[in-house]
Amino acid sequence: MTPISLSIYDTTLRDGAQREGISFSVEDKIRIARELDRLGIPFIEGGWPGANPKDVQFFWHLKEQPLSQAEIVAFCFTRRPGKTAATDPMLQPILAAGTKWITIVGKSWDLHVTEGLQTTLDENLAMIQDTITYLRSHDRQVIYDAEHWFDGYKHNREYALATLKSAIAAGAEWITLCDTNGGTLPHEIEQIVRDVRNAVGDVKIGIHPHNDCDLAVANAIAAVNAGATMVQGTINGYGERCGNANLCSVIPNLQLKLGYDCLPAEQLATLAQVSRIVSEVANLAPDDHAAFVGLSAFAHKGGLHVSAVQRNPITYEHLQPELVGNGRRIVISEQAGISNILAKAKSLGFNLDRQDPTCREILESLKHLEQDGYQFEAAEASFELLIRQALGERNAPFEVRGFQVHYDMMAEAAPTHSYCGRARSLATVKVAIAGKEILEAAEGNGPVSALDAALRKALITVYPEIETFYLTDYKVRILDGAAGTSAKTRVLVESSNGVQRWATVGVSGNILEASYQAVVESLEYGLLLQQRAQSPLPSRLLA
Ligand SMILES: CC(=O)SCCNC(=O)CCNC(=O)[C@H](O)C(C)(C)COP(=O)(O)OP(=O)(O)OC[C@H]1O[C@@H](n2cnc3c(N)ncnc32)[C@H](O)[C@@H]1OP(=O)(O)O
Ligand SMILES: CC(=O)C(=O)O
Repeated sequence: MTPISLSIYDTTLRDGAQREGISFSVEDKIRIARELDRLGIPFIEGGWPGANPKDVQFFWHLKEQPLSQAEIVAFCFTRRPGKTAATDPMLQPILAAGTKWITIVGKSWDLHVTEGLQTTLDENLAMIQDTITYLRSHDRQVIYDAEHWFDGYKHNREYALATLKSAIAAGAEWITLCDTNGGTLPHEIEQIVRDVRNAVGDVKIGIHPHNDCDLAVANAIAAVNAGATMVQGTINGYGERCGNANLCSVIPNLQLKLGYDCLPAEQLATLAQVSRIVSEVANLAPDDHAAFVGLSAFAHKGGLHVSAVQRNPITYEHLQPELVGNGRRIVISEQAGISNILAKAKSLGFNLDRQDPTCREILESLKHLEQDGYQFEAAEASFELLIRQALGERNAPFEVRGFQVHYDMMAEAAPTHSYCGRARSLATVKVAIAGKEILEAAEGNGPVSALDAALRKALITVYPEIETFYLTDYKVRILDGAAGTSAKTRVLVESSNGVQRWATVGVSGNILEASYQAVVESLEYGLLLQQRAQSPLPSRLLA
């Protein structure tokens, strides 16, 4: 049987942009539109031309340089009460955007008509019909978004259906039922979509669920079960309030679990990448625990899980991660067993034998270090150095023979007569490279930056590649806050060389010492990556 095709409609650039904290530039919108186009999304709602200058520019740009396969859709509400569509200035930029498809949102709930629009129920029907008829007369294809459909239907079924019939009579090609307030439950969605299908006959139905009850994905699926063939949602579920239906979950559920056809399989295999790009462009931290596409979606931490997954992945995985562009990860922590160590070592290029006592030694030292406050889950570079140490494969490129840090804090008068601190730090380090000692000093805004600068200065003449290393994140966590200022501190440092990223960890009762450990390991690991790029295989070669 040929699978039923569903039309996926992405509204990341419109409803997604209504999420608090998101502000896309025109360039951001273009970048996301092109990613969605490559992903194979057939409808991309680009925004509301005329509502703001950015959206006008965005549509203008895409008119000049169109997408390769997706339809870009302009969004707008119905004409204002008491006007005609032809004379409502709001519709002119919509036509000027030059899209083949336009989505018009209109009122379904009588309360919104009388209280929100402050007009009559008949005038709202006329607004819907007139707006769509006008756009059709300009050769546009129309998707009608029935705002507050489910609430409207529950309050006044007859009127709600009359709004849909106006849209259909005017020539709307799709009727999208919106759960605008996100309060409807899946069994209600399913029932109401079936009712609508019976009431309006052979028109294509879409669903636009919001996530206020954390049910938007379930509601999208319920609507499809009842016959909807378009799903509107956003990448990562971004959207007004609690968001929209997350397409990164909707699509794999519909396609891989229920057998619908949403995207070509090769494009579905880029979904995780698109999710990460969109979060990057939105400047929001990716949700590592997101279903299907999150970094942890196929991460295995418990020793029992890892042991079983190594034997057969389906023991702890509901689907093959690669189908959605994700990958299996083995997490290293105190919850680990030998299987975690073997799997991790293998991914680093070391083929260890389960019976090798070194494996048990690595596991024991891991558990002791975690007991002391280290955490290797997010500091895989430090864990690799630990494995190398245990295997006698850690050839440290330098040795720190000592360091000192001076910290000066001077109060100075600010123009406002309040006082602000002016702090500078000076660090000196002594390192040895191949037996030769180097002494260097550097200043920094704080003690850690001074130490980092002094270390780099000492190493750079021998290892010029250090110039390309930079810190991308520096996180400090107090482990036993009750101990006050003597508390133990964990420092996590993330670094990059512009191509790769790595993370290292340090723990100490002294924040400077913890930072020192993490920074030194970070430099050592960066140099190791460089060396590996030149000669990729470790000396204990993979069999
Ligand atoms: C459910 C949804 O998410 S729909 C999309 C919502 N998205 C947005 O609102 C983001 C973009 N919006 C905007 O930039 C602005 O709100 C604009 C340009 C659309 C309108 O701005 P303004 O003219 O200043 O009006 P305002 O933002 O206060 O909106 C209320 C007006 O819209 C009217 N309105 C609301 N819904 C509709 C509708 N479906 N059809 C016609 N008019 C409507 C209201 O009656 C009110 O009109 P009035 O000012 O004549 O009383
Ligand atoms: C159209 C829309 O965004 C809504 O009703 O939620």
